[in-house]
Amino acid sequence: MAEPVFAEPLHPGPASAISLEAVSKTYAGGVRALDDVSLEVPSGAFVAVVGPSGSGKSTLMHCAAGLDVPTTGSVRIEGVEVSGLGETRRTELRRERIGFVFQAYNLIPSLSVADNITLPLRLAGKTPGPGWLRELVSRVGLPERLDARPAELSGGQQQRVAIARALIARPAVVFADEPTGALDLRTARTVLALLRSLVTELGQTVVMVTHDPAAAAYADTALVMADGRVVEQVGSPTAPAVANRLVALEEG
Ligand SMILES: Nc1ncnc2c1ncn2[C@@H]1O[C@H](COP(=O)(O)OP(=O)(O)OP(=O)(O)O)[C@@H](O)[C@H]1O
Repeated sequence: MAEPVFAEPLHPGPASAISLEAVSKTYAGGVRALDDVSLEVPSGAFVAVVGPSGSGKSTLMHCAAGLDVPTTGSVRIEGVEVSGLGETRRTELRRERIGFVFQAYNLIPSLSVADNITLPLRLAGKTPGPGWLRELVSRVGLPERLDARPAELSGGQQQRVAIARALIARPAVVFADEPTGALDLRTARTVLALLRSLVTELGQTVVMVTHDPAAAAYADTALVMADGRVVEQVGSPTAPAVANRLVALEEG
């Protein structure tokens, strides 16, 4: 079994937010997308997952977030073994404990900003505390736009709504899949700085899949993937350090 990788937390918590032990995933057709991956994401850490196309980043995220189950091995979200859960309970756990941010924002066009942000809670039959909603919209810089529809916002503003929506249920982990992939450079930086501040100031755990070394530099740790394995862990990553690793992998 591969040695587990421990991503360093900025604010060490009492337990791992996410824990993978000897996780492998083989898709129908025989592609081994994850090959014996063991890692811990401590509570309060900001972890970037980088690697060449096809190295297994999305598969790792899907398994770690309970969107999919591994073929073998164990995935725990806050200590709860995901593989042992039925589909319904796994969906509930995901809804309650995981937030998602996607490249395409995935907001509902017919709903206001406020209703988009609170949707995950309402789906779970809960209402947000008014203080928390206020704090979130102020943190993402949109307190004046609560009644707007997504189409009335810029791409960066829509992504900030999506980040507020990901946080509304106070999840154990926010998974961000190429969150700046559709944004220009300057807007991307504001979104990454926002994610960074949520980790630093709120202790939010964030796992971000990215192909962009400059984005990975906002994280505490970059996990470098190749051929379904985590082949390296870069602490306090810089863009050149991550870019060099990726170039070396593509050449090697
Ligand atoms: N649903 C699927 N069925 C079969 N093979 C799959 C499936 N999803 C992914 N794969 C394969 O698994 C491997 C890992 O894919 P994955 O999408 O996890 O990589 P990635 O690093 O996220 O790639 P990219 O950066 O291009 O998004 C690839 O060989 C891919 O073709």
